Amino acid sequence: MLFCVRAVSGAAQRVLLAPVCGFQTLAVVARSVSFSPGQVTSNASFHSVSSESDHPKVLITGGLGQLGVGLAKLLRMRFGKYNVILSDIRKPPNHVYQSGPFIYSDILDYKNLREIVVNNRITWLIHYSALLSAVGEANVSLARDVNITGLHNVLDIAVEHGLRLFIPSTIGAFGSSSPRNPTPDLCIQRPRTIYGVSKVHAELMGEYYHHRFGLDFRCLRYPGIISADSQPGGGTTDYAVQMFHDAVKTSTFVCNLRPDTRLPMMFIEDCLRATLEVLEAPAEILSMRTYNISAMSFTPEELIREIRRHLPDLQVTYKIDPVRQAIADSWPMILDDASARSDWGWKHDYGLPELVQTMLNFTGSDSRMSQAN
Ligand SMILES: NC(=O)C1=CN([C@@H]2O[C@H](COP(=O)(O)OP(=O)(O)OC[C@H]3O[C@@H](n4cnc5c(N)ncnc54)[C@H](O)[C@@H]3O)[C@@H](O)[C@H]2O)C=CC1
Ligand SMILES: CC(=O)[C@H](N)C(=O)O
Repeated sequence: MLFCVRAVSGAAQRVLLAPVCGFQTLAVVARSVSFSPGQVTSNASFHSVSSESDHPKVLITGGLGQLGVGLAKLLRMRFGKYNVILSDIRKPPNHVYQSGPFIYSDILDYKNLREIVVNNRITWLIHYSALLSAVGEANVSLARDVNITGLHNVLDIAVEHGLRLFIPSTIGAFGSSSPRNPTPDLCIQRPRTIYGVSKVHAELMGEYYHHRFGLDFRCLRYPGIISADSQPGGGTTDYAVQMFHDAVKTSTFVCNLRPDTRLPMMFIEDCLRATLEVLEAPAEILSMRTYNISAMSFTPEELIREIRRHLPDLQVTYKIDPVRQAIADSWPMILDDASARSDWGWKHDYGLPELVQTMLNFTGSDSRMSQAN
């Protein structure tokens, strides 16, 4: 059984904590029991005595959303199952709980987050917790707390403990006064959503901490991400994911964006690989700390046309959501990612035809399985 020891405040109180559920959950508060530094060291080093010891120890915040579980899977293949800890404030489904270490972490609880970083000797922090564009507009004060106050906690802990910190930004960090076709890495950024404002803040704070305190901050501006086995968390680009599921299940789809709304999009596999690549890139080749990455751009009508090549019966109607439409109209149509391509060799694998084929294979086989059950 694995334990690590936390000194809470002075020697009087010690807490024995199993670091993550994947190792077995056990918390014992031992008041007035003292442990020698040797015990602390041996318990802590016990974690690292394994063939996985040379790898980074990774913590993913907000890991139960659309992207975190897939990223954990990729990083565990690379660094070993026990070197990657997923965390969130939600209860993990069985398959996630059983697939590797998971721990509760609310990024608004600074001390708890710090304790997790210390007890598990985290070296890389991947900060995925956020409220996305549409849910952010529906709850501005919560979005401000999670996306800005939570970010400050993460930045401070990363600096204190010398972590490599990855924070994704988004096409939503641009606004209607940014050039939209294409949108370069460096241009005017005046978004009008709390999501966009908080992501510009994250980009600037991360870069400032890099220059001021030497924080190893890395950031990619993701396009809208399309995934088959995880649901999006309340964004403007979610329509595209939903279209695949509805096309396969009911052959009908109600689209909440206008047919000609062009947005940058990316298949999840490309997004997660890009994340790993920029995390592993030697610092010397990074001429910037925040990069656009791009794969394809399409409109709802172009996506429908491509899906109809496989599912000709798909019927689509439009019920425009004015909030999402206004957001989409202010976002880039095409992201210019030339710097990512030249600095660290970014290259996408999936264009629109490959995306549609792959998504229909996944969602089609899922739906056939659930019908058979
Ligand atoms: N999915 C996409 O299309 C894109 C995502 N991104 C960024 O990638 C990151 C991950 O995105 P998704 O997985 O799609 O987001 P999501 O909305 O699916 O998941 C976010 C997670 O954060 C968690 N969370 C909320 N409050 C929290 C708190 N106080 N403490 C800890 N966790 C908390 C939620 O429980 C949720 O599981 C986000 O930062 C997002 O801005 C950027 C561009 C595109
Ligand atoms: C592009 C994003 O950041 C996200 N999917 C959203 O639509 O809010």
